[in-house]
Amino acid sequence: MTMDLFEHSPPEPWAESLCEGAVVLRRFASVSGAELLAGIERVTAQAPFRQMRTPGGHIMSVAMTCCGDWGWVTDARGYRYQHQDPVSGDPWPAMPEVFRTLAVEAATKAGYDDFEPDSCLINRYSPGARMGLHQDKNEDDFGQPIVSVSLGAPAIFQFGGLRRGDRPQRVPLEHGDVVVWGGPARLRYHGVLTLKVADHPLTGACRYNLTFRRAR
Ligand SMILES: O=C(O)CCC(=O)C(=O)O
Ligand SMILES: [Fe+2]
Repeated sequence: MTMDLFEHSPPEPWAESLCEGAVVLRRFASVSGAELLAGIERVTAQAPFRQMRTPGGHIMSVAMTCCGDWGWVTDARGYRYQHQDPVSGDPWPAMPEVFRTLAVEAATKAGYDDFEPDSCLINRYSPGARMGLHQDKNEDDFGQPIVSVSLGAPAIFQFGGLRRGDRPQRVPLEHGDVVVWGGPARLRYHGVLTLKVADHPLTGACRYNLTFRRAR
């Protein structure tokens, strides 16, 4: 009986420090994974995934959409946050309550007590998609952390330093893992290596990532 219980209950989350200010909360979102994926379905019914263009003219391999008061967009004019989805002209869908709760709880667990996200970028990686090393720096207040939730297929997250040239750590991320970085780590470079083919019971070959920010 006891063994059976262990095999079927989700693992207790555990924390792994990446550096001062940054931590991986392993499996922190496992329990709410299915609900978060249902939230993604609701958001994308209103604001479908799209592949955006960088100011340099490249089409991003990651498909994106947003919810909350502010959505992150990129096009020929540059990177920015805006109230409206440029595809529909409508405001971005509201942030599902399950998203907000999870993000605030993760931030608190990581030592950031006053996180109030007003933006959630939703990334969808298909096999072959990747995200190059970058800083999240379009936000007004770097005193607020970033909370980044992984769902579905596994990926290798790169967590670098404050300079582009600093060699990044390779951090394997699985369904339910949450990375939080803020304080002295807030402007660290990070990215995601090319997604391998996988077959996750909830998402098939795809990986979803929810990145919560305080934009304004
Ligand atoms: O997919 C990830 O884990 C990271 C996403 C990210 O860095 C971003 O959206 O800015
Ligand atoms: Fe980022």
